[in-house]
Amino acid sequence: MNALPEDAPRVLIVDDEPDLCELLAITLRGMGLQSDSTGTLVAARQALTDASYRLCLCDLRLPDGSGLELIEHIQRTQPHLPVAMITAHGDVGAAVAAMKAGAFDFVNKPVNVQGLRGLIDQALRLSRVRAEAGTVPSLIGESPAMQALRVMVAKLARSQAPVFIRGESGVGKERVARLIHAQGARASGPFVPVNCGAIPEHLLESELFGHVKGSFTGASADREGLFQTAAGGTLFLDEIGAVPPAMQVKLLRALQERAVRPVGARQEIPVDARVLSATHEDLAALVRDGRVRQDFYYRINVIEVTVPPLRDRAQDIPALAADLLARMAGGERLELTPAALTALQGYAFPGNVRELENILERAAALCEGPQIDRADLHLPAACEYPPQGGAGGDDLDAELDGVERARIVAALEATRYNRTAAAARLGLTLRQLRYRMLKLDLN
Ligand SMILES: Nc1ncnc2c1ncn2[C@@H]1O[C@H](COP(=O)(O)OP(=O)(O)OP(=O)(O)O)[C@@H](O)[C@H]1O
Repeated sequence: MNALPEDAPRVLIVDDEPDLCELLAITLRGMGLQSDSTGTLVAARQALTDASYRLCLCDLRLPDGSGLELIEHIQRTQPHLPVAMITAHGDVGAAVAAMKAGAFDFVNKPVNVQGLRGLIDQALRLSRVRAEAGTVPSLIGESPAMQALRVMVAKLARSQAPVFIRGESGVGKERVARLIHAQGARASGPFVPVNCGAIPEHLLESELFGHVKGSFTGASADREGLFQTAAGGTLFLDEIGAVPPAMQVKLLRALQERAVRPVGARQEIPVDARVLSATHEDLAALVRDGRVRQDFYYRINVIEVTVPPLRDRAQDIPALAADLLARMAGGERLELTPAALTALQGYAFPGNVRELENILERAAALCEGPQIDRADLHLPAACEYPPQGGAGGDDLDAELDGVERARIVAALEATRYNRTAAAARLGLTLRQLRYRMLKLDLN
């Protein structure tokens, strides 16, 4: 066998079964990668300080402890090093625990060489993709919640774990999913969004897994499913709560085995797609109601991300509006008057960013000239908290009172009038909130 170049990427194998280590080393070598094998946690920690690795493959059970400890150690000391956990076949709990601890992915034992190759490819691609990031659509907004979300997205992009994205309608869940895809190792593969609620129940299985010719009336040719379309990329299952329980069992199996069986086919075919899911519904409540199976919930919800409603981050509205207007104006300059902006910041946005987009689109079509004024917005009165006592923009005090009032009312509504919680949201003490409410005559 030819010697590998000295700068060939190096992989650390941590497993106490010599046969498995050898199989892994041979597979890696076949891919042009060097490897070192260690059998204990202590030896693995030492190896990590002695050499520089691009990937670590680690068994869950080691003679001197759990592989989860090594994942945590790597998270602390080398957060960019991907770790894949080797777990016993069918041990869902171990795979989930590993990914929650920060593992990039997991490998089922006995190790399937083809699957292992796919995983190694993904891990090595990660560092390359990160260098090319920048052209990716971003998440606009500088509120603390958006800043935290961006950090979370970057972290999740480094992993292959299933992520569940929750948030009201139109908050940007799909945009978050696209970003996780675009910043990760699968960026050059497809991103396939599927609205599970829009596909009739009896067609869902064939849409997702494909079918073979003649498997049901109308199946006139073999057809691949969306899992296969998403191969090498990401499958985004939106409105996951709409998947019927019988189908949840099949999806669960597909996630665990990384294989699907097309309708009417005898055999499963391996698929390599990362699955992200979302819903605007309360998934935990759906589990309580029996609409979502506990085991399915547990598997897709390995990591949960929440996108907060727009009314809780009114400070993002100016930047979002500017970005949306720039996108829709097509070169023309369009801007909001201060009064229009104040009105938007006081509006409750039940339809979130999508509603902001619609409001601005309509206003852009209706306004005359380059400025959108408050009247052009046609905000539904029920959700608006207009500035009191001033003709928007002329009187600074009145305008500022209007902004303050709108923020306080929105925080109170969002917390069901719990003043302590509303004060916390606004970064005020309860006393400060009471004082301001009194001043604004909000009791
Ligand atoms: N932070 C953001 N920055 C820029 N644009 C955003 C942001 N959040 C959402 N958008 C835009 O708002 C619109 C709605 O977002 P998206 O479709 O991601 O929402 P969603 O939560 O998936 O909606 P639904 O619940 O209806 O599926 C899209 O056009 C998206 O690009």
